[in-house]
Amino acid sequence: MAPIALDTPVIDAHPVNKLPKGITPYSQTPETTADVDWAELVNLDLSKFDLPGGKEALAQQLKYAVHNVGFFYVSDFGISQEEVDYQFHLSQEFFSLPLEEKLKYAANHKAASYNGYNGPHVYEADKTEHHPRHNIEVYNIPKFTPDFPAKETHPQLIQTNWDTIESFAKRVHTNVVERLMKIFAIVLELEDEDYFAKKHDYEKKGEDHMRYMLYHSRSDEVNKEAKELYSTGHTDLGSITLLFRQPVAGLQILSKDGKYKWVKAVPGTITVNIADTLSLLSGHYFKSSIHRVSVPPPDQRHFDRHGILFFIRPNNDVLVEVVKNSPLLKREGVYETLEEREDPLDVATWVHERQKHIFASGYKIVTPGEGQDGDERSNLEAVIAGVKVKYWN
Ligand SMILES: O=C(O)CCC(=O)C(=O)O
Ligand SMILES: [Fe+2]
Repeated sequence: MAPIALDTPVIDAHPVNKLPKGITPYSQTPETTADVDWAELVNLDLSKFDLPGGKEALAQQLKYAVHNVGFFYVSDFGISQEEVDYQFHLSQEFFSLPLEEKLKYAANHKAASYNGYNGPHVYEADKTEHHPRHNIEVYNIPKFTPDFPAKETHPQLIQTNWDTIESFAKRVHTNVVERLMKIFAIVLELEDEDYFAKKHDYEKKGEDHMRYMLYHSRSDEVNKEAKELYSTGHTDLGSITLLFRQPVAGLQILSKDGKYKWVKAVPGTITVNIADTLSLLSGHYFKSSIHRVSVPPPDQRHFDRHGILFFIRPNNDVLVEVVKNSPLLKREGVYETLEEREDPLDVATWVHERQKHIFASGYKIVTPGEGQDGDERSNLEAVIAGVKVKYWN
């Protein structure tokens, strides 16, 4: 057993409310006191979902945000803060492993795979330019299904805590992803409330992943050189992204007036954003929001910034095609604006091609271009598998 795992206790599967005593608790950083422009986002209380009329009320509440904003919060999703903090603890432990140990689990970028460890040295080994502004480390864990490499292929720390991570990831799927998928179908007034949920069947093969993510604090000099950004403006490629957050501010959303607003990490919530594939399935009615990560405000920029993220995608065999027979999309005239694709595109191909493009243009994407905040990076526009993709400052 690797030394790091010795002080990381094994905990039971389904550990609701019985996490082990004596673990180093994950300590939250203090909130920023900086006067930043926060975005106002709706919060869906998911405990209302099963009440009579509950999911319909939630759909009503979400209607404006899915079309106009693309970001919202969910709360009361049946996973305790203690469990979330334990995931932050594991993330912290993982990134403190020696670099040689982490590199043993490096993602296979050549196969356009993003599962496993990603960090500056992985890109360097990949012969992509390495630069001190690159301060992000990531460990991506795919779905806990037989389609993906078994527990034994992960570092000892992850193996030791496998059941807990699996239980956490699966409950995020059942309690949050499945409910949101039903709410999206209700928003579109679909006859089949399970239309999107069926396309996100946990047991079927799909490229969803859970991510431990760490942004290392950087020097003022490097921050300046990177135009005060940790990542540039982009949309995510999947269906939705779920972000369990700590209070180190950084995430920003491009609002309609062309200015970025900060997205607060509200205690007890998950921040959710809609991504490209769900937008495509809705004929662009659902907004894939443009967002980026800024260097934190002055009182927080010396902290490392951790996140636990879930990148949700439809199953690999799902076709990237617009949902038919939505009364809402009909009323809104969405069907009239659509251009028919000649060849069908499945999610597996779309995700693979898009991921390949991201690896191939890596440093161009993360390096701010000329122009104002929120300007389109026209030199980075691409058509991937017949779909237009863009990046922003
Ligand atoms: O770290 C964050 O707050 C957002 C990360 C993000 O946008 C991404 O990884 O796609
Ligand atoms: Fe993102």
